[in-house]
Amino acid sequence: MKTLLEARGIGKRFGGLQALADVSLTIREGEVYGLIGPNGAGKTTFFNVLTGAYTPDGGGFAFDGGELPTGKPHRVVARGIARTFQNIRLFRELTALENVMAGHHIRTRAGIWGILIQNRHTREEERETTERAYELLRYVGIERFADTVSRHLSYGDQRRLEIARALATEPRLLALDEPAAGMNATETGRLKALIEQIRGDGVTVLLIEHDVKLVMGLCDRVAVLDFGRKIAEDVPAVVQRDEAVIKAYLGGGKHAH
Ligand SMILES: Nc1ncnc2c1ncn2[C@@H]1O[C@H](COP(=O)(O)OP(=O)(O)OP(=O)(O)O)[C@@H](O)[C@H]1O
Repeated sequence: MKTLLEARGIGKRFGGLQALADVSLTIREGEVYGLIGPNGAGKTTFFNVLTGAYTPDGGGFAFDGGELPTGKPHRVVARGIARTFQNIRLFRELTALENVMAGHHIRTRAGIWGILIQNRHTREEERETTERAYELLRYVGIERFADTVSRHLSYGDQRRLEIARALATEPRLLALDEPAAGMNATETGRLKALIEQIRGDGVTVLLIEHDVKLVMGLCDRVAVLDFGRKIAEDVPAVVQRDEAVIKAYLGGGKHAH
């Protein structure tokens, strides 16, 4: 399988704390790749460095055969990497449809400013954006809430909406930061089906998740971080039996929850 993302020697330090130390990993096109580890292991920091929210102190990323810019979130999205956040970050006062449309605007020629200018071309584009947004809401199963203000959606539906908004940027790689957090078993089961559908449609998925059952049932391969270092990377069945991994989960990390 073709390599889609390669992280080479990623380092990130916050003052005296080495949040990531020389992390290298390879994600193949079309797989669901899990990133797990105890609390404080560096998973979200890895997402933040990958998606340009933070600049790494060392190392770099190759994506789809080219170097990925660091510290530039918009360029990373434009290259085909979209993410969701551990703490949901929707436009709370906008409707579900408007949230998805906001995600799509990076792919339209006019962009967000085109809406203000509104010539014939931008109106046509706007119509297509609206149609596409409905399609994505249908895709994640919340079309009936298109006109609902997003803060009124249930927790599980807000997470699905975040995924729809991320998909609106037409990513090659979708990075999900704890998408099942706070979900009940039914919602988690539906989320698993949705992620499988996304992979089936050709989008590679990078997943941070604490729900071990979900990770083991869904991921093709898993990397484990502990105190900022990668201590294992393999198929779930092997990682689960890895001694260093078991030790990290039993004794290491911050274990805040
Ligand atoms: N902006 C920041 N400034 C200072 N320290 C930070 C910052 N972001 C993260 N850290 C620290 O870096 C370490 C790694 O944090 P990170 O959030 O990446 O871990 P995580 O594996 O995602 O944990 P969790 O599972 O709890 O979300 C932690 O010790 C955290 O306190």
